[in-house]
Amino acid sequence: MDDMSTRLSTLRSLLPSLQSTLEIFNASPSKFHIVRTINPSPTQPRTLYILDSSFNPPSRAHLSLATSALRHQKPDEERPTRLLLLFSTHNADKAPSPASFVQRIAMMTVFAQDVIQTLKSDEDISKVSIDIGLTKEPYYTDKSVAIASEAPEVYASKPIHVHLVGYDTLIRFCNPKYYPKYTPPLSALEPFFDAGHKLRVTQRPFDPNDSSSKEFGTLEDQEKYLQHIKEGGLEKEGFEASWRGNIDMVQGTGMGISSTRVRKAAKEERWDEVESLCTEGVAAWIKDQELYKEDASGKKMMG
Ligand SMILES: Nc1ncnc2c1ncn2[C@@H]1O[C@H](COP(=O)(O)OP(=O)(O)OP(=O)(O)O)[C@@H](O)[C@H]1O
Ligand SMILES: NC(=O)c1ccc[n+]([C@@H]2O[C@H](COP(=O)(O)O)[C@@H](O)[C@H]2O)c1
Repeated sequence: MDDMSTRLSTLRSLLPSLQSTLEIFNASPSKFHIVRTINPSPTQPRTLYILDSSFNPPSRAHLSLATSALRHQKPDEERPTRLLLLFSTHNADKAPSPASFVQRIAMMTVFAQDVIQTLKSDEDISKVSIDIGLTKEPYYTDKSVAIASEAPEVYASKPIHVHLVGYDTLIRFCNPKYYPKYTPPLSALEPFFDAGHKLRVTQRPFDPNDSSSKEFGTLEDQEKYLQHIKEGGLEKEGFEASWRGNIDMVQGTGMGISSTRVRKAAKEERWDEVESLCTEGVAAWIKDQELYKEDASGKKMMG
């Protein structure tokens, strides 16, 4: 059996245990749980990079969010570092589609292996541990609280959290509509920023061939929006000047890459395109499991 066949069959055999882990987590009061770790190491991190893994499926753009943070960390983000792929069973905007949850965790597992494979040429960084975690919290602020306050403690070193997000997610993070219980609404972000946690925002380039990318505006618009926030544009809503340094914006490489495009290509069995948009293992897993055969929206993805 070749290496990819072995990876796929190992993952297939893991599905029942992933399913029962999910069920136990859902039935428990716990808000954060690590399912498994790729490249495990007992070293406690000082910086924890967190990639929200609601992705359906993970793409090469998500790969770039993770590898760019690990390779080009900001000077205030100290080593050792660790990566957490975090799947939330509750989304801020979308109704849950439970049948697909186990497949989402499976894709995180195969994606984590692909991340390590991609980092192989950087001897130090490729040893990074990648945790695959679950949370019930839809909001970034609450995800960080859940990670820091889970008992028994998961990261005893109390690392700084750096959430790796795309530009569209920065807008939603700063949208007062998500924080109606707070006055002013963005005071909800205070515990997050006061703990020193950060956002690393990757720009989403506009691709004329991909109409879904239009909504993000030009790269200049994206820089201007961040500048606007940093210059007090959301002060009335409660965004404080002292949080300015906790948001970094970096250039993206994922021109025209989106999970929507992957699902559509998979449904239409355009496997070359799936392979160009996804990492090797993820593309093979989508094909192996016929994940988007029924419905490119991902809603009826097989469990
Ligand atoms: N091409 C990209 N460039 C920069 N960031 C991206 C890109 N694709 C996804 N992201 C970011 O990755 C995170 C999770 O992505 P998400 O699952 O929403 O991906 P998506 O491709 O936009 O999904 P969908 O097409 O299903 O709406 C978000 O913060 C998103 O902004
Ligand atoms: N204000 C917030 O913290 C906020 C707002 C919108 C979405 N989210 C989260 O962002 C992640 C990605 O969301 P989408 O899958 O809708 O792109 C999800 O975990 C979602 O719950 C967080």
